[in-house]
Amino acid sequence: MMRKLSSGDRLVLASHNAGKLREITALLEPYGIDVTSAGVLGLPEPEETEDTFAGNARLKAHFAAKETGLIALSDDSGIEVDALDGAPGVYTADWAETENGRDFMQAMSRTWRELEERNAPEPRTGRFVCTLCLAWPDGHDQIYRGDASGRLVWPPRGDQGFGYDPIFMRDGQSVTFGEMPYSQKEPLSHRSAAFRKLVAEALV
Ligand SMILES: O=P(O)(O)OP(=O)(O)OP(=O)(O)OC[C@H]1O[C@@H](n2cnc3c(O)ncnc32)[C@H](O)[C@@H]1O
Ligand SMILES: [Mg+2]
Repeated sequence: MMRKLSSGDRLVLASHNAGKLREITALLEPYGIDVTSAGVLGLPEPEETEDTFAGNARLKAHFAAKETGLIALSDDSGIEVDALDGAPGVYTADWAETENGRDFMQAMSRTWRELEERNAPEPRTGRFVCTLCLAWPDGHDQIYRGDASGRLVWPPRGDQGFGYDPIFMRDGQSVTFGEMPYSQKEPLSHRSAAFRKLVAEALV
């Protein structure tokens, strides 16, 4: 049985990523949901121990729903590069980890270096993937997945967006997600593709 969110429901966003929070808040804006976040409520970040996007999305959403007693929405996402056999995939954030916190310039450089080492032919195709999990405090959940296919480019371009946006060019586009204002990225993104499915099933 699928459950629906209704206007006035209180929802906790189970993410500590400022870029995602900005994008998901904007997507939810028209629906009259009362949105708060894991950071605002002081929730710790659960360890992402699963090896699938859906597994980690479930883990993050259920953790926040149980801790708060609210409906929770999580986002587990990443970039899959074809010539790297889908890497970094679920490990996209891990590739950015350094002793001093996350460094996405380092993660993007590693990705490009590995493509060079393999002499991967152009275009260097791949996709952003987003899995949203909506979880209720009683343990029920619903999963929505979206993707956005494109190619990786070098050097990084643009200072908008977050994460890998400066090296990702969506199919049919001639600028990276990093060069687009959010209003231009939104209709093209993996996150909004997943969100459209959530809206169709759980919001209207
Ligand atoms: O787990 P939470 O707290 O939500 O935040 P996170 O940053 O750790 O998120 P993930 O575990 O899902 O890791 C996915 C990484 O993939 C990257 N990513 C996901 N969506 C992206 C987007 O729209 N643009 C650029 N990079 C993105 C981003 O850098 C994330 O850190
Ligand atoms: Mg994470």
